[in-house]
Amino acid sequence: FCQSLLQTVFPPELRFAFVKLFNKIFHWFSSYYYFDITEIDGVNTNELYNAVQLYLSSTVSISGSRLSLTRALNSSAITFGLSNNDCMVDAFNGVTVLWEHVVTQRQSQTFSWRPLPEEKRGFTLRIKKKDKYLILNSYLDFIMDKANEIRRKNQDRLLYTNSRGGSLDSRGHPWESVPFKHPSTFDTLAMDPKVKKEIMNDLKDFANGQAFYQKTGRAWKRGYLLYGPPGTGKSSMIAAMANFLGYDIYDLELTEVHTNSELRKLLMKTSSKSIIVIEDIDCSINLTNRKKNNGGGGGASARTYYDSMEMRGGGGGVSVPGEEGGGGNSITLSGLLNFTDGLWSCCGSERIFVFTTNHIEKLDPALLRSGRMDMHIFMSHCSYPALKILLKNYLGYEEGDLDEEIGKEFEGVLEKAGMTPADVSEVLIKNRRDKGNAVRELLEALKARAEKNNAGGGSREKVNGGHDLEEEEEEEEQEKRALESPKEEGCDFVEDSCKKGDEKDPKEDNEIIEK
Ligand SMILES: Nc1ncnc2c1ncn2[C@@H]1O[C@H](COP(=O)(O)OP(=O)(O)OP(=O)(O)O)[C@@H](O)[C@H]1O
Ligand SMILES: [Mg+2]
Repeated sequence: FCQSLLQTVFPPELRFAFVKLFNKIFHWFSSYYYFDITEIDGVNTNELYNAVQLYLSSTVSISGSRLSLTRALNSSAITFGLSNNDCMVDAFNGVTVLWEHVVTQRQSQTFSWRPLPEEKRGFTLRIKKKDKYLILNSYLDFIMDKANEIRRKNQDRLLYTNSRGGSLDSRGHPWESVPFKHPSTFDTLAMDPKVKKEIMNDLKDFANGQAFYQKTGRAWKRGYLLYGPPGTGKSSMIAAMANFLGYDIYDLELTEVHTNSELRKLLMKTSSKSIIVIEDIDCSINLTNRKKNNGGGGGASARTYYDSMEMRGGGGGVSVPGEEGGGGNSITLSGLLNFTDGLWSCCGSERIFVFTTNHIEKLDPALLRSGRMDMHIFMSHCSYPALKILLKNYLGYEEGDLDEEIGKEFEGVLEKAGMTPADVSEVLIKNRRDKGNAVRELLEALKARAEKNNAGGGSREKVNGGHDLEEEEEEEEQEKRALESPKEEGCDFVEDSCKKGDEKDPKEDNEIIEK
């Protein structure tokens, strides 16, 4: 109405001046401040607009009767927000504010590099003048935090990879991401329930431990080392951890990282509330050159670790030229340890490092020292408690459903068979339409495997603990080396200090060692 009145009463050249004056007078007498948060700021998307939208969607005191419902791409939840030109009241620290969602038609398409939407959308925040200094900054910070939290809850996890090597995307990010849809959870994970519970509690304590880490002066991070034979659920465990905590996963491909400083950059670009994973750490980089340095002697590894620190020039993180010749991979163990442990590892917070390996005995002791990897978790061959979980998940067997006799048979044969949960689930999937048959077939398969292990005596697989025979290890090692790009002789600091004699006792079941 005001606009049409203005149009009829004033000539166009006076109209603008009058509106300006009117606004000035209005604001002079008004007891409120108004803040406009537009959807698009110039040509950039305004992050605050999206945050406010999400934040308001979580607030229940909606005064308007019409809400707009949205479901973002890859999101698993529906959010609601203010409809066009609707208002709502919110309170923060005892101060009441009013939000209005303002939608107007864009007058004419001005020139821009990318097409702008037809509508101009924005939120207007109204705060009493006397309250402005009380809350404005803290309120906006609160909204940003809350929005991030909601986004994380609504959206499926993200899985990041650095498979592109050192190259950056258009926004300068070294990580590529895809929605992380792995369905593995702690419920579906077959392992000793006691150990499982312990890990879950540990994760929960970690996630809720901000005050504790602050109080004790520790960086808010935790390291887990998962070890065990292939197919025992190490990767599934990582997915379960991410799903349990709602964290994103950064799957770090060490072979794609060329220098320590590149590794540091990758770390700096990870967000908090994330799990940083290095799979098969024993097959990565320098550790594969270990065999060539056999003469070094057992006690040398610690020294060589510090040697490598010196080589780096006191924390510069620059790889030594010519170290690996030909511009190959020149990450050093110290670079990796700095990554998990050093000052840079706390450039974000609430982060979990997970390393996996099939051969813990091949790892450098520097990696295993206390305080580095807080928990060592052994993923074992399928035990009876683990089998019960698989039977429940795949066939719907509840506790007590399984015939007692058959249960005992399973218990007797499982240990000797040394089958992995992956092997067991394979048999169960194949026969999942016929429960009885599935159990029978599994029992037969287990018996056959146990017999084979018995008859073989020195067969390729040892039953307990999953340590393969040396030839197999050697073979595997060769294979892994072949997969790597051909390299010159590498850093000499990583020694085969874990001699065969030092091998850990093979354990029968999942085991946890807290450091
Ligand atoms: N403990 C387990 N509980 C449930 N499923 C399992 C378990 N272990 C293995 N599986 C099944 O076997 C498959 C392979 O497991 P997974 O990839 O987690 O093994 P892994 O230990 O990471 O093996 P690798 O050392 O070869 O990487 C998974 O798809 C999963 O369904
Ligand atoms: Mg794996």
